[in-house]
Amino acid sequence: MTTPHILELCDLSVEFRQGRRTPPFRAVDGVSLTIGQGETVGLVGESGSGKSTIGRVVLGLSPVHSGQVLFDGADITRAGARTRRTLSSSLQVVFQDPYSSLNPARTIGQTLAEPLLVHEKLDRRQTAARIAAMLERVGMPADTANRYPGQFSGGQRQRIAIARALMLSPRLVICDEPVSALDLSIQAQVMNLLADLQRELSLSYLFIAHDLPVVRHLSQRIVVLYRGQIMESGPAAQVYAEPAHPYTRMLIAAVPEPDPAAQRGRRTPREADAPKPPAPTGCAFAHRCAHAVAICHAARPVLLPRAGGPDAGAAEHLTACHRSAELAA
Ligand SMILES: Nc1ncnc2c1ncn2[C@@H]1O[C@H](COP(=O)(O)OP(=O)(O)OP(=O)(O)O)[C@@H](O)[C@H]1O
Repeated sequence: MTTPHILELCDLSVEFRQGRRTPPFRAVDGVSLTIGQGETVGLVGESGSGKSTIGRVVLGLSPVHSGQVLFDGADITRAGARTRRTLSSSLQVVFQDPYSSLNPARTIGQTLAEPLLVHEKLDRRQTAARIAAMLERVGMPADTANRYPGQFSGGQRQRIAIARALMLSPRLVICDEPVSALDLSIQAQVMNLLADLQRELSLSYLFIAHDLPVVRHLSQRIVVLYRGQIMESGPAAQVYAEPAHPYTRMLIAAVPEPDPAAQRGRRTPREADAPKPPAPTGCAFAHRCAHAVAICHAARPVLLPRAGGPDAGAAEHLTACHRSAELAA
């Protein structure tokens, strides 16, 4: 069965135990999102907002408390090891740290051959040809296969990690902060590579990042997460140009400036500096929000089409803010 969505998360919640006497910690709280074929969805939020946990749930690395995960229409919420093995050819990941994600004791050729050995019956010549073609595709020289990870820079290792993720022609790649550990100039090259590969191979990406501008150009849609809840979601250009939620505005304002003096002036409080968590009944962001009024502390806002602004009522631009109409005015 084919569906328009390669991935669908329905009211997903993830909880972690904190000991016998303390109630479990809800890291992901009622998240619903979809990714279409060939689409990139950018998932942004500060450290601890639950982005990686969502990625880990999709990969089967974190257990689900409630809700559903559908991959190409099939329920994989509690898929067993066998289904996961089969899924691994269509669902892959690129992690943040290209230093720890490649085995230093294996040549790049051995690392890239691994998924082929598990999933495809190829002879040595065919395997070598597939590896050479993939290395070329990610912009690495042909002799890369005979060398070890330690012989490459961070950016080159991330290209190799991308090659490994693509060896089996996946349909969805979870990109978990794939450029955050790289220098700014290298970040742009790796982002361009990911964009080129997406076009060539009709890949879908769930692109996880702290900074909204990092995901803005690559993503068709952006989902903004705070304390495990979606604060805003919508077309990337609209969310960036007309952010509806005070938290999204704060994220955009917090983007580092190249000029250190200007940056000092712009820096917003970090989550760690924020007052204690809000009452569970209210908006998760109310305790940090300059616009919060009584209702924000009393009732959790529902994710709805934004009520004001140039794209008011647009079904695809949603925000969970009691004051969205007033703030847009
Ligand atoms: N295995 C675990 N056990 C307990 N708590 C966890 C576990 N994994 C994640 N958490 C907690 O869940 C919350 C969300 O973590 P997560 O790593 O998903 O956030 P994130 O938005 O990806 O942050 P970062 O950008 O720093 O990776 C954090 O408070 C984290 O401490």
